[in-house]
Parts: sequence; structure tokens; C-alpha cells
Amino acid sequence: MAYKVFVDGQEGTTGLRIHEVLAGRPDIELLKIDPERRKDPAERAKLLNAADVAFLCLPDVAAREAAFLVTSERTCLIDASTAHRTQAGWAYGLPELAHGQRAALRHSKRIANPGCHATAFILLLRPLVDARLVPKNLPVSAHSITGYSGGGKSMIAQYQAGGDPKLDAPRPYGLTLAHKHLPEMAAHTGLDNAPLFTPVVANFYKGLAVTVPLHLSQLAPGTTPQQLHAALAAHYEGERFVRVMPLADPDTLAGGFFDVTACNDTNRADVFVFANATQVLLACRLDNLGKGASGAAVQCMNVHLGVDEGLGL
Ligand SMILES: NC(=O)C1=CN([C@@H]2O[C@H](COP(=O)(O)OP(=O)(O)OC[C@H]3O[C@@H](n4cnc5c(N)ncnc54)[C@H](OP(=O)(O)O)[C@@H]3O)[C@@H](O)[C@H]2O)C=CC1
Ligand SMILES: CC(=O)N[C@@H](CCC(=O)OP(=O)(O)O)C(=O)O
Repeated sequence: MAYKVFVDGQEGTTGLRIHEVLAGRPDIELLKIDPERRKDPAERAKLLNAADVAFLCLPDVAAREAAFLVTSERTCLIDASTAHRTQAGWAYGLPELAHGQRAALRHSKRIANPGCHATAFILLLRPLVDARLVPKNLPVSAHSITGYSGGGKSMIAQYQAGGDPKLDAPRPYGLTLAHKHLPEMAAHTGLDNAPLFTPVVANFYKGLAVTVPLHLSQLAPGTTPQQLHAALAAHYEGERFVRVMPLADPDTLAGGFFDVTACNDTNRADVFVFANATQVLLACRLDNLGKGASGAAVQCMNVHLGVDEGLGL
């Protein structure tokens, strides 16, 4: 018998992509809401409670409302929004996070998927904090460059309308230094404090890269770039969707520029360590709509259902 799956927010950027990914799967029956009634809480409640798995691809307020609408014990919610990412009772939807995370996702009926920037940041830092190479109390900075699809339907429309020369150049944002991903970046790395985080959105559709500069003198005494790289490689060994690239990746260095879009149309995240004698630059790239959103959501569903984790991805 097929699993019943409902996407609340089926017309949005993330919801549409999840629909596309699941459409061809014989083990999934997609429940569809009448487009005219897609914001009607009573109609949504009916479908949410009929589903084995319901994806919430909604603004935060509507995602919180959806969680309240669910009364059925069988419905597993997978929330793509920011609403529940540090909330008790919700498992964090990053299977590669740490030992035991897949078991948590398998057993929880409430899964909060990470933000796109947060996914890349946490993939870089968590293994290094766990290995005690990066001290928990280190003040960390992080930068991100992202395609405009990360801003959802309204930002996509703004960029694609054309005619505004201000959108031609990259635009730093998050200038209040209070980006919505900061709480999860601290909570799921084990760092005492959130990073000073500076995202930049630019005029390309999708693709994202987070970079984290580190001074070796601030790390555990004697830490080398080789040790940082080895800790990442050991943590992600055998992972299907996280690839640790060679130390000071020769291909990237030969080209001279970092390709932010090289994971597009995949559910992969690529992890890099660049270094000189005294400094390290960690980098992680992914497709903000793939491992940063719909790919991660489908991967979590697969883990939860106990089917092949890469099905459809
Ligand atoms: N884009 C990305 O890279 C990522 C996005 N996310 C998160 O996923 C969630 C969805 O994002 P995204 O797909 O980009 O957003 P979009 O703006 O593209 O889509 C959101 C959808 O939700 C619908 N919606 C709004 N309110 C309600 C409601 N009360 N009931 C039912 N439907 C409603 C909207 O309707 P309408 O069509 O009328 O606008 C729209 O179709 C957000 O929380 C976002 O933060 C997470 C990771 C990455
Ligand atoms: C370009 C852009 O605006 N990107 C969004 C991130 C989208 C995302 O992954 O985060 P959520 O799941 O938390 O929405 C931002 O920085 O707020």
C-alpha cells in the first residue's frame, strides 16, 4: 500500500519541487488540495490528518498553524520553514548531523528541516566542535552567497521581472545581524554563540556557498588544516549526500574561482578546506532548493519511512 503524502503549500517554490520529485514514485500517493481552498484551514486539516507524511512548505505563521491543525497520531510533519527548528519535540532534519540523528528522524513524528544557509554552516562546524578542534566558545564568522530562489516566490518574481539595475549586482543583507537561521546555527553546532553571519544574494537562480574563515591560532593548540580536513572526512565517510573534497582542492585552485552552483540539481553538499600556514577557509556549497530545501525534506521522509534514503533524489 502506498504512503499518503500531502504538501501544504503545494504551489510554492519548495512545495512544487517536492511534488515533482515524488510524482513518479509508486510507493507514494500524493494527496492534492483544491487550489481554490489551499489556504482554508478546515480543508488543510482534513488532508494533513489523512496523510502519513505532510510537508509544510509555508511561511512560518502558516507552518505553526498547520502543526496545531494536526490531531492524527499517524501524521509525520516535515516542516521546511523556520518555525520549529530549535523547538523541543522536533527532530532536526539533517541526517548527517551526528550519530543517532537518523534514529531520531525515524522515530519522530515532528521533523524540522534546516534552513539552507544553516545546513551548510552546520555541516562544516558540527564535526569540528564534536572533535574539539574548534572550541565551543570560539566567536565564529560566516559568509554566504546565495541565488535568489532562496527568497521564495516574491524574490523570484522581483528578480525575474527585470528592469531594476540594483538587482544586477550582489546584495549583502541580514544587516541587523539577526538572520533567522542564527538560533539553529548555534543550537545544532554546539557552539556557545551564533556566528556573525553575512549573507549575500546575487542575480542567479540557485546555488549557495557558506564560507567560514578561521585563524589556526584561535583553535585548539597545535591544530593543523590536515586535522580539520581529516575530522570532516572521518565524520562524513560513507555519506551519500556529503562529499568532502581533497584538502586545498587542486581542481578549484587551478580554476582560481569557487563554483557556487556545482551542486545544483543534486541533493549533495560539497565540503572544502582551504588553507595557508596560519589560516583556514572552510567552505560548503549546495543547491538551496535541493539539500537546502526540497531534497533534504524528501531525504528525511525516506529516513523516517525506513526506505532507501536516496529514493527519488
Ligand atoms: N526557497 C528556499 O530556498 C527555501 C525555503 N525554505 C522555507 O520553506 C518554506 C516555503 O518556502 P518557499 O517555497 O520558498 O516559499 P514560497 O513563497 O515560494 O511558497 C510558499 C507557499 O505557501 C503558500 N501559503 C501562504 N500562506 C498559506 C496558508 N495560510 N495556507 C496554505 N498555503 C499558504 C503560498 O501561497 P501563494 O501561492 O498564494 O503565495 C505559497 O504558495 C518557507 O518557510 C521558507 O522559509 C526552506 C529552505 C529553503
Ligand atoms: C535569498 C534569501 O532570502 N534566502 C533566505 C533563506 C532561505 C532558506 O533556506 O531559509 P528558510 O528555510 O529559513 O526560509 C534568507 O536568507 O532568509
